Amino acid sequence: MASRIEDYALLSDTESAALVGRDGSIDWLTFPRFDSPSCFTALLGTAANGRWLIAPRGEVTEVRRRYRPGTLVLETTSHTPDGVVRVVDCMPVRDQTLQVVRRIEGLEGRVTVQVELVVRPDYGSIVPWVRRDGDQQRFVAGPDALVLTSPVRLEPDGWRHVAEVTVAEGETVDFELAWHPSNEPTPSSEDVGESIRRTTEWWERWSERCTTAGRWGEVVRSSLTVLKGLTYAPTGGIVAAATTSLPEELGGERNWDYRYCWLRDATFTLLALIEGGYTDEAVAWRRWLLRAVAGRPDQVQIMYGPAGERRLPEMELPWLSGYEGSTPVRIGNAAHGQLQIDVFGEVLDALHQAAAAGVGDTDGDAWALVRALVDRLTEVWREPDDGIWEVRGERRHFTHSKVMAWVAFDRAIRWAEDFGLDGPVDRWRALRDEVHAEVLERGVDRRGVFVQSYDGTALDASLLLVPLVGFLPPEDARVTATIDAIRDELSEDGLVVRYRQEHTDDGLAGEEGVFLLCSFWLVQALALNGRVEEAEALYERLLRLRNDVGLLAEEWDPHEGRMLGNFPQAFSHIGLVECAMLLDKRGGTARAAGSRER
Ligand SMILES: OC[C@H]1O[C@H](O[C@H]2O[C@H](CO)[C@@H](O)[C@H](O)[C@H]2O)[C@H](O)[C@@H](O)[C@@H]1O
Repeated sequence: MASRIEDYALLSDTESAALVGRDGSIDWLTFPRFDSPSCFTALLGTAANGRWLIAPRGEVTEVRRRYRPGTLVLETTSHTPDGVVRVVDCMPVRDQTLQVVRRIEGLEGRVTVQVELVVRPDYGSIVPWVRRDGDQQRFVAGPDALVLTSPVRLEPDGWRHVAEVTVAEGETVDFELAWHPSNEPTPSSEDVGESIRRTTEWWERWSERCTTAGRWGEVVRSSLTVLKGLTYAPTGGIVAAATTSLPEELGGERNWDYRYCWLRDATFTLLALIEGGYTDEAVAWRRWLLRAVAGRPDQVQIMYGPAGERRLPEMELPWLSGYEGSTPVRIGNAAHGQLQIDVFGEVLDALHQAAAAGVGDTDGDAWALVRALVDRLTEVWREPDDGIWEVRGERRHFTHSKVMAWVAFDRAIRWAEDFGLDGPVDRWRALRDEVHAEVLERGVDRRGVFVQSYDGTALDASLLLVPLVGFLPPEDARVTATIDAIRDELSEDGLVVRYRQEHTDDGLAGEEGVFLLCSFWLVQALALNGRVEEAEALYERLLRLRNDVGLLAEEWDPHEGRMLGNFPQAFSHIGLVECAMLLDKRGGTARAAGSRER
């Protein structure tokens, strides 16, 4: 059985990713990209679907983990009655070879360590051919070839390859697992110690560029490292999470593939990176965006593949039993064909903030994109849509979508004004006023609370964004009433759910946990609303939900006290970063609402 979600740590080479459990098992690995078919998939099935275990044999009395500071180089230290060993794991940031490297270091006594390797390409479905050649073992299946290089000889044992090795204090034992296209020659292996050293230095140099200080400087830096780990370096695209189908409800069907670039998630990530001083990543993402959405405005999608691919067909993998029995396991994501009007506002807001921060040109392609998006929005903003939560029920006039349509018109107007560009600004102003008036008339109920969809009564946590995007001043009575209603009626144990399933037809069975980003939005809304102490208390509580290496999944199960959903998820780490920056700036003083508040 897979570990609990919070027991995993992320490895990334900024092109693909792996999850390592506290038990020393890599249960998820995709090569050559985040969205490639995985070659270790025990996470979503059993050990027979592929994994790589390195752990002490027998009793382990204590396990401690940490990333080397500022890096995604993981150290897992296991204490046993016979002594202490440390396993250092990382994915070297690529120059030539795609690899996972693992080094066992003997720290005390003599510890016998077991190694179990099950390579199962194509999402745990294919048993590869295995060939031995000296200190290398080669696993080949279809397009994939993996080569294990190690002084330790693994022997076949049924469906797996196994070995035991005894490591004494001061000794090291190395393993390198490299991937290459099976039609190409095997790449030469590298010195594992050198790979770990170079990878550590690469991440340290990256982290040193962070300009964030403040009370929560360390946790912000750690979350920015995770966001960098979810960035697809060759194109600048940013994936929403490293995994597919980690369930929003244990045993349920709410299992989705997040290894793609949502414009929404990626724009939030971009803003967090800019705030952290990472303008290179912002420039790369902006270029990715311009390429991805290039073409006819009515063909703009809400999400793309890491290189800007448009076809992301959703399918189920019936041979996988799912994380703790949560089926179906899905790859691809049907949300790519949805209409989500909020995306226009998120993209235009992010582009405007990036431009204001000096990231990229303000005219040329960027201005052409702004105009094209506003033209398209002008055509569609009056239509019902699928909304920020990508519901699979009937389309509706989601209030949040209309608020974000207002944001889109507003930022386009500001763009023209701030950068002295010509455009149909008067028409955009009229549309901005029209949508504002309509939202206040149909998106607010008799209590003065913003509601999920026009003329309805259901609450929705996305409406915490009303003051954050500057739609109304943070001290407006309707904002205060909405914050209170969400805090009191849309929360479990003080943490916020997106909406109540019983009031929202999302087209799916079952329920889900609390959505961590929404709880971070509550922190921000409270702080803007002048309730800084309450905001800080909630923020500190959310920080305590991070796992031992600082990672957050999409959701939290307040009843079971465990993480739910894909992992680690950019949304949650973005929320963590944005809150720290806002709380640091606030310290109790209100700033006039304007561009996205932070
Ligand atoms: O709840 C149903 C939907 O769940 C996923 O969407 C969520 O994740 C996205 C990526 O982080 C995020 O952009 C969106 O706001 C979330 O609701 C899933 O990807 C959808 O296919 C599904 O309908």
